[in-house]
Amino acid sequence: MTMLDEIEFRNLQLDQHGPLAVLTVNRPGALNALNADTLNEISQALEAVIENPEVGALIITGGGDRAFVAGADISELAQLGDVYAGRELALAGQDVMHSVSSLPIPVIAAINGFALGGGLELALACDVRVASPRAKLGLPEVTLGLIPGFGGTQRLARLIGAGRALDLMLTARQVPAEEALGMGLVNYVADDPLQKAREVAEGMMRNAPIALSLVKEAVRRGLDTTLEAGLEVEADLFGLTVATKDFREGTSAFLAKRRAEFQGE
Ligand SMILES: C/C=C/C(=O)SCCNC(=O)CCNC(=O)[C@H](O)C(C)(C)COP(=O)(O)OP(=O)(O)OC[C@H]1O[C@@H](n2cnc3c(N)ncnc32)[C@H](O)[C@@H]1OP(=O)(O)O
Repeated sequence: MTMLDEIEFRNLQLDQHGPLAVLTVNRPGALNALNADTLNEISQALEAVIENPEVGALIITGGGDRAFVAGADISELAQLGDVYAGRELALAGQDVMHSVSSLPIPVIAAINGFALGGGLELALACDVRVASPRAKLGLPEVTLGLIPGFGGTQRLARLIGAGRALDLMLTARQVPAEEALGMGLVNYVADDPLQKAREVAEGMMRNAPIALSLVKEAVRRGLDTTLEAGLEVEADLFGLTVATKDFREGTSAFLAKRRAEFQGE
């Protein structure tokens, strides 16, 4: 099995610290903007993470000290020539964000600065967001004559409600971290967002891995359907957890007043 640190990327760094993987989008000269190469590399990195059974959580962050990701690369966007090229670019970006959101392990965004446009869309595809106090978040695409295209119109409205999402998208304003916390756009504000993300990931990884992945699946599938159908999904996935060894271990450990040791089986 390849250690994640051994894979070479041009615009990313992928590190592994035991069960924790950290993906750093690393184009600080362009505030980590997502060009086509970087999107492709993120897909490759996610595949490597999925194929490594030792990895129990992923953190995504930005290189340098100014930005998480300042959006899709505007110099590449400016080259888009026709309707079809625009649609293809949006679909390609959406595909990457979908791969992030459907990873079977917890994914945490450590937002160390600007998270704008495609950068906020990347953070929205993560399960939990930790922001530095100086982070600025927004979807400013309308200032460029565009609309968000990597999932922002859909995921932002689902996360914070259509009214707040429309305010952010129509004004294009950059929301400071504390305000983002108040509207549920981020979960935590911390001076060292990477360190806080590590602590959150480590806490999550103490829980049963299959249950973590099924919680994600239940929420994701439930958001796309009616309450009735979502409850059915929940009952089915709850049923699956009862067939796991981790369920036996978790309940036995509770009753024996000891700490559970989950194997992910
Ligand atoms: C489907 C998805 C669509 C999208 O995501 S559309 C893009 C949405 N994002 C944006 O509109 C944000 C664009 N960036 C900015 O507005 C500004 O940057 C900031 C407010 C984030 C920071 O401003 P300041 O402190 O003055 O820095 P600076 O000189 O503008 O940026 C440093 C270097 O980074 C490059 N850069 C920043 N964002 C992008 C980007 N999104 N695409 C390509 N390059 C970017 C700049 O050009 C510059 O580079 P150089 O030093 O060579 O002049």
